[in-house]
Amino acid sequence: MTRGPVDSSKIPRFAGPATFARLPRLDEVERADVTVIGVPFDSGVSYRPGARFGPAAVREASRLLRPYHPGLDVSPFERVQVADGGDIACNPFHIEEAVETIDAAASSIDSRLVTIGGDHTIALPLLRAAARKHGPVALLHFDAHLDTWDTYFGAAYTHGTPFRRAVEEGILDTEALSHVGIRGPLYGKRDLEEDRRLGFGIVTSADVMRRGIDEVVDALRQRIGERPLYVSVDIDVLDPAHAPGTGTPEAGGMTSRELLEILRGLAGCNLVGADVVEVAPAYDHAEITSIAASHVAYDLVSLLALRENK
Ligand SMILES: N=C(N)NCCCC(=O)O
Ligand SMILES: [Zn+2]
Ligand SMILES: [Zn+2]
Repeated sequence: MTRGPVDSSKIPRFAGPATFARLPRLDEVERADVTVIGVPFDSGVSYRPGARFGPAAVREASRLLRPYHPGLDVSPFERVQVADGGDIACNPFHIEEAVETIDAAASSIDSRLVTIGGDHTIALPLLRAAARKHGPVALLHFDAHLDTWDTYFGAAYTHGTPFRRAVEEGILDTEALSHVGIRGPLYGKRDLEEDRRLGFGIVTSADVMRRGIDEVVDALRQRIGERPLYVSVDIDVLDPAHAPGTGTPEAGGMTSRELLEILRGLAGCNLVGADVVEVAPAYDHAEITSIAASHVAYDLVSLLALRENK
């Protein structure tokens, strides 16, 4: 028996504290198969700050989620125990220390993790923790940005650099690295050359439109195979029309429908962990961005639940 969310037909969904999807807290269950955890950290941003308030906004927006996922034909919270692990409290004045704290906290939780950010810096320690458990992981990275730049103002750990650091640290399986949704101006052509040299393949935002969901999913799945897979979703992969509440918005992005359909196409992959990052509620309107992020997190939880042998 799992302990599921608060029943919204008995207690109004707008009442009570906002855990993710109104699920029990991790300390209210004996153990969890999947833990949703927040990382309110945004000291690695290059433009608009505010993603430190992302976890709280996504939890608020998740009150309307319901327990059955028709697209994947799964009731994730019945199939496995899902719980909300609260927030990882990390030092906002010291990025390196925060990275260590996130790594240690993620490593200490004995379940699969779906992490709500926070800026994209946090993907590095989360990947370290995933690789410690599973070995070098395949990476599927949804983002407008490459995030394989080297340094900003001499700083190595920022939201524009996590995936270069991860390749350097040997925690990624360089045979299976993909960016999806890339678009917008770069510093130079070299950005793309260096990204390719690190091992990444790119499906641009325009490719998604031109090639269509099914062809993109087929290509991604071929690259991933049965490898342990980590999925990192920067909410700015969505067009600013679908996700205005983010720190470095770029025109010409994917729709939330396209993103959710590609995620559903991953059913059966060996997903070991995932994050949704870069939700900055101060720039949001009518919870557009945090609602999209809560649905993305729900799909990631559902994919993890499907994969558990139950
Ligand atoms: N990871 C995000 N969202 N953005 C990276 C942008 C880095 C830059 O300002 O060049
Ligand atoms: Zn981005
Ligand atoms: Zn990013």
